[in-house]
Amino acid sequence: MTEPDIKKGLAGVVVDYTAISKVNPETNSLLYRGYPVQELAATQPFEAVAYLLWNGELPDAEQLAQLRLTERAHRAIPDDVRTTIDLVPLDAHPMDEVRTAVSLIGARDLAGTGSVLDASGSAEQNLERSIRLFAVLPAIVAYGQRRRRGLPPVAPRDDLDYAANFLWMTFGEEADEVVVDAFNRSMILYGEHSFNASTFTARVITSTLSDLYSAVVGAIGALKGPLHGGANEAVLHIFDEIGTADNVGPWLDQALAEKRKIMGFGHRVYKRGDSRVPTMKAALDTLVEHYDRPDVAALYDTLESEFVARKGIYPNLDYPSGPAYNLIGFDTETFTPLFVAARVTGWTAHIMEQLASNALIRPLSEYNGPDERHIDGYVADTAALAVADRAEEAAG
Ligand SMILES: CC(=O)SCCNC(=O)CCNC(=O)[C@H](O)C(C)(C)COP(=O)(O)OP(=O)(O)OC[C@H]1O[C@@H](n2cnc3c(N)ncnc32)[C@H](O)[C@@H]1OP(=O)(O)O
Ligand SMILES: O=C([O-])CC(=O)C(=O)O
Repeated sequence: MTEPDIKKGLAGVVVDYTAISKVNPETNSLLYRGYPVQELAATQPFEAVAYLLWNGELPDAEQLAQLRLTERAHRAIPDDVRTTIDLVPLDAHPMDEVRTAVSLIGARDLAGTGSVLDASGSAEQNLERSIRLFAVLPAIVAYGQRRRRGLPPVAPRDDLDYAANFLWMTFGEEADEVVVDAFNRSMILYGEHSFNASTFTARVITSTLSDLYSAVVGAIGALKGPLHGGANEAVLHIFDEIGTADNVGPWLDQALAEKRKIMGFGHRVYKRGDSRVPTMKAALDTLVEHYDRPDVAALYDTLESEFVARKGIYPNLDYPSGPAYNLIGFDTETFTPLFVAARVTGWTAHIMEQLASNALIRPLSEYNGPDERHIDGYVADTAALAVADRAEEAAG
């Protein structure tokens, strides 16, 4: 018997086409609908990039104004969603809170829409649902951080763009331009990354013709893990453990001796560095300067250079974004929910792409459990045996 060629973790397996983004490990580049992500981060508001991911083209002035109008109209958390968030224990992880909120939003939105046969919705409905989720997620994330700090919610501001309003709702004060700019860039860089684990999860769920909200809830669950989105939070835990740049050497010796994974390093696709890191590192540098925190830069640089020198494994996007979000003032547990707020654009673009050319995603497995065996005293069901015999006959 020939051994099946199993690709553990689907490593290296190409499972479908996508026109949404191109990750190129050869050139360390990332394109969203053809545009290099660095160019988008340097020139666009996140709303325009969301439009690009969903529609395939950047918006003109009128299209952007229209999207902003809709986004602003759906920024506030509905009262029953806020009440439900309040039921989530304060010491639960905020990813559980965000997942619960999206689940309720989905149930409300789909209530009365009919049987499961209608679940997947039309392209138009799914675009509207995507925009509404994109619009409300910042308020959910901001409210989560504030409620854990014992602070009242802050209402959204119609006169602020997405990034500035997100920071306003979180901190209750207008952020400086340099902070808004760094945050906007991080959202763009986190927006989309082809068939990563959470996006693939969303596509698997969508492929059964389930609904967009179920797919996003599943994707949130996949993103929470520390091997994926949870790593941005994990980077800060590592920074806290190490303390200062002087401790990096001994800390790393011990961590590697214990065979620990160093969070924020390594990537399934990029093996010579993540295309997004230089842009996010530049944004982190502006924050280091703005907040006058050279100690953060020293720790960052020392851990990076020591780990690369020892293992030849490079940082991924979570490495610079973790300390950047920390400097802005987000609590460590809020980092992965920020990733959700950004990646909902990519997830929903993929959900719509999957539906437009769907095939149920159902791979095969090779059984390696016990050989066939039987329950003592079981008397075979003759009807079932007859079916099995017929199947054997038909198979020749
Ligand atoms: C936005 C994102 O989601 S980016 C990813 C965020 N995740 C992280 O930062 C978590 C830390 N990184 C990792 O765990 C891995 O690099 C992954 C999961 C991201 C990619 O993993 P894979 O492609 O499956 O590679 P794999 O885990 O097999 O690593 C290959 C080798 O490099 C080692 N390695 C990879 N990353 C790390 C790391 N961060 N620290 C220590 N060793 C590492 C592995 O131990 C393995 O060594 P071995 O061959 O001696 O067993
Ligand atoms: O592509 C991946 O596997 C993980 C990643 O970097 C992302 O989702 O942004």
